[in-house]
Amino acid sequence: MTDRPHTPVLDRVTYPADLRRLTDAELKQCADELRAETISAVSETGGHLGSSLGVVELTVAIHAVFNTPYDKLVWDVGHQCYPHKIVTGRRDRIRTLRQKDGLSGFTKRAESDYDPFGAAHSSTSISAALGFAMAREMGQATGDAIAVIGDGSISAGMAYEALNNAGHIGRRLFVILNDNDMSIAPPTGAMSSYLAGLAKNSPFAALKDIADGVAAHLPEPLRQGAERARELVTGQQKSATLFEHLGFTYIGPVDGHDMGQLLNVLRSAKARATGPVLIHAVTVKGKGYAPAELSDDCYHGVNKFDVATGVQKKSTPNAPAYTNVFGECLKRHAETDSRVVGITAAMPGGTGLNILQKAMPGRVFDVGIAEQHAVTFAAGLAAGGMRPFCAIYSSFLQRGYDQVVHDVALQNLPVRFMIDRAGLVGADGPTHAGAFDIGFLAALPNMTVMACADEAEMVHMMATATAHDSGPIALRYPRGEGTGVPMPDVGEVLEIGKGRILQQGRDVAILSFGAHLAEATDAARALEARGLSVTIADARFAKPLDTALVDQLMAGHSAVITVEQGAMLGFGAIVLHHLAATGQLDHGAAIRTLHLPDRFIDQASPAEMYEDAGLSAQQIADAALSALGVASLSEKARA
Ligand SMILES: Cc1ncc(C[n+]2csc(CCOP(=O)(O)OP(=O)(O)O)c2C)c(N)n1
Ligand SMILES: CC(=O)[C@@H](O)[C@H](O)COP(=O)(O)O
Ligand SMILES: [Mg+2]
Repeated sequence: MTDRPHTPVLDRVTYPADLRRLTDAELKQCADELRAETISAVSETGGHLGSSLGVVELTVAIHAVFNTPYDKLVWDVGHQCYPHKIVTGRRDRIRTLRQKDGLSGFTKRAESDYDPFGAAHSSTSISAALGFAMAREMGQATGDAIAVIGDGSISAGMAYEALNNAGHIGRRLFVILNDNDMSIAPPTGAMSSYLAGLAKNSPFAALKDIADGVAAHLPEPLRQGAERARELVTGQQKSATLFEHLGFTYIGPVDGHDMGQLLNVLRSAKARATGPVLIHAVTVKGKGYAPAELSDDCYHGVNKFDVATGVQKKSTPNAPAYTNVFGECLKRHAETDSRVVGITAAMPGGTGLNILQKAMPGRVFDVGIAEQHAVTFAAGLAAGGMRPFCAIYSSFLQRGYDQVVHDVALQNLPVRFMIDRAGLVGADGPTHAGAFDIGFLAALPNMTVMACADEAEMVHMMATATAHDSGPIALRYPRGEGTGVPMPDVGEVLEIGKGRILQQGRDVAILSFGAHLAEATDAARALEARGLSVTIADARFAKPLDTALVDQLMAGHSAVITVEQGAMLGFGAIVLHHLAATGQLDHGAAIRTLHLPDRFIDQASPAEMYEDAGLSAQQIADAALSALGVASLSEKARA
């Protein structure tokens, strides 16, 4: 527990209506206290601190000016919503953020009326806000719609689809561009440079005086914006911004930490807007907390930390993380093969591609938050003779699925998909769970799907993927550490579609696909303690399936249990299809498929989430006993 900050004004605020009763001076003080409260809370929970600190003034100003929750405030990604949660009735639970049974780390409709639209994947806010605006125009009882989107998130195609549509529709809508010149990593791309240019060409120093007093003097309609007001004063003509060409009124850039300026601009915009308005607020990621402002990642995502020093609490690793093993392997392959390149959609650190990026900057492409483009770009690279490794988290690859189907699989192009965060990820919860990739990839003709059981297997699978030029291949692996097995110096190219038996038994076989092999092995030990003889097998490939291995397990045991870290139409389903097609379901061994249940699982530790999913070692052993017709371990314990 940290010392709680002194927050006399914030203490008077439970809901936004309380903010609307404060004077402007009190709102400013409230923002300062809200920042301190956010730092204090996240120091106890960990989470997305830097982004939240950057929007403290925006949060207070928006809720003070607009009539939320009747007006709909849609945060893009939602990772910056902690101050918003504090002033929307959730301060008493803010120290449960991202924990089991606690507040979600993102906006979530089920949690509050003040979260009108859930998020966690980026670049959806303008589309959703436009939907609310049109619902209002079509007679529904809903007020203004306000989307707050970051400069990183506006790099995604979906944001442009929405701007294009909103500009065409021309109805009243507010988009606030929260431009802190940062994504998770420094932002890349031409749009980022464009926004930086807009900010640079209109420094606040020139704007501030105007904006502070601008509300009363702006010409009607407001379409000229503060930027246009500057032109009136200075006499300098500026060409229209991209946003104006798209049909928006552009206001800005404004200082996103100057409460007076924000209140003036929002009040003016609210009073006068008749069509879509984009307010360009320049902010600082990590604002007001020196350790965050000074760190390279602006404390985008932090562990628990000491408020006085900013030092984060990190546990000592027991084994190398899969992400790092991937990054190191890729670097080694790139050193000997000039065709090897890496592609990331704005996650160089998260995917481990920063390792190759540091060693050979020209061999890694950070394309911005643009998974769809990343996949088709990789397809083009493959068609052009390169060996592209497209490293995308499992849940974010969902956004590029048509590209995987249409651009990669259909053309049988050798793109190597490196699918990090496969399986349950913990604190980020269901939005980030890598649940579906086995099923959605294995459904595709030409696709090979591997999952590594440990970090040594990953080294072999990286060698296999590098050598595999005959079509697309995917390798899935979880968030976090490997198991601590000895690491081979050189990876062996595996035979495609061939699994392995780790231990031969007689009674029951556990056939694992991927990183749940450790739990499968623990389950085997529990079964052995009951006197059973257990086979442990690692499928290595979901597609092509090692059907000979499956047949052998079915023939030699009374029960076969499949285990995977994925949703129900995944590895187990593939095994069942094979068994059904070959008549092996008609008689013989019992079969049970253990997978994630058909529901979304709320955030907790990965172990708790897997327990919730019925995939703990004990639950696997219980399933095996039940398949054998023996009383389960938990039943025994209860008896
Ligand atoms: C589709 C998708 N891809 C990647 C991510 C991972 N991600 C979360 S926040 C973020 C950076 C967002 O940058 P920005 O919008 O500028 O917000 P900031 O953190 O700077 O406030 C990224 C890449 C995501 N949430 N969704
Ligand atoms: C908000 C978001 O999408 C990312 O910041 C994500 O939380 C990163 O997750 P990892 O910590 O697993 O890289
Ligand atoms: Mg940003």
